[in-house]
Amino acid sequence: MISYVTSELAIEIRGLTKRFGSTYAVAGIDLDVPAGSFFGLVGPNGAGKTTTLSMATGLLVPDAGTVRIGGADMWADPVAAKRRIGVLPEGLRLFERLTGAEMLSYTGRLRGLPGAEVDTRATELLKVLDLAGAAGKLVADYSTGMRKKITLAAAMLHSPRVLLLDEPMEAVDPVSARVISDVLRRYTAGGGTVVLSSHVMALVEQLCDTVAVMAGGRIAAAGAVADVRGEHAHLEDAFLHLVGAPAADEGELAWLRSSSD
Ligand SMILES: Nc1ncnc2c1ncn2[C@@H]1O[C@H](COP(=O)(O)OP(=O)(O)OP(=O)(O)O)[C@@H](O)[C@H]1O
Repeated sequence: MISYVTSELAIEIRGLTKRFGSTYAVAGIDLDVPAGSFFGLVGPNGAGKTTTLSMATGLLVPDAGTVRIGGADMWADPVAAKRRIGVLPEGLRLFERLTGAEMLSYTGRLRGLPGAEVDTRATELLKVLDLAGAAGKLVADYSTGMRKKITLAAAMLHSPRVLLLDEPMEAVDPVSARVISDVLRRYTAGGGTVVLSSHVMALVEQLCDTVAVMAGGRIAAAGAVADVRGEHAHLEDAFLHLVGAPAADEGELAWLRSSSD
C-alpha cells in the first residue's frame, strides 16, 4: 500500500494546558501528528484524552498553548482550521428530529456545499456506512452504532483533511466496527489523517501506525506503534507498563465470595 505519511504536520500541539479547579486535565502537552497518519490517542480513564481532543477541535478554550491544523491556528484562525477538520465528539448530541438523510443535507449546507453535491456525497456515505436503509428514519430512533456512523458521515461530508474521533468504536457492534474501520482505512489510504481516542488497545494496534499514550494529563510516550510497543508482545502490555496497572490485593472484596444463602 502507498504510504502518505509525510514530514508535513496535520496537527501541531504546543504547550496545551487545561485546568479544572486544582486538577490539570492536560498539563502542557506537545504533540505532532504527521499528515497521512492513522494516529491513536490512548490512556486510562481521566488521562485527558477528551479534554485534548475538545481543545484541538475548538470546542473547549485552552488555558494555554496552541493547536495548529495544517498550519492554521485553531484559536487565531478558527475558520481556516475548522474547514480542515471533521469531528466525532464525545456525547453525540444530534438533531434528533431529523432523519439521517436530513441531518447530512443540513450539515452539508452548513458547510457551504452545493445542494446537488451534498446529495451525491450523502447517498454514497449512507451506502458505504450501511445506513442506506435507515436514511429516512429519525436519528432519535437510531441505535448507538448507527448514531456513531451518521455522525462520522456528517464529519466526512465536506472532505476534511483531518478527522478527530473521540471513541469512534465505543458501544459499536463488530459488524459496524468493521465498516467504520474500512471507511477510515480508505480515508487514510487517500491521504487523510485520522486521530482517534480509544481504550481498545487491540483496535489501536490493528488500525493505527502512530500512537500517543496519555496519563495524568501528560504524554507518557508517542511515536510509531512498533516503537511504543518496544520489546513488549502487544501494545496493551506496553500501555500497562507505561501507565502502571494497580496490583490486585487478594484480601480485598473477600465479601464477594462469601454467600450467606
Ligand atoms: N468539565 C469538567 N469539569 C471538571 N473536571 C473535568 C471536566 N472535564 C474533564 N475533567 C477532569 O479532567 C480530567 C481528564 O478528563 P478527560 O475526560 O479529558 O479524560 P479522558 O482521558 O477522556 O477519560 P475517559 O477515558 O474516562 O473518557 C479528569 O480528571 C476529569 O475528571
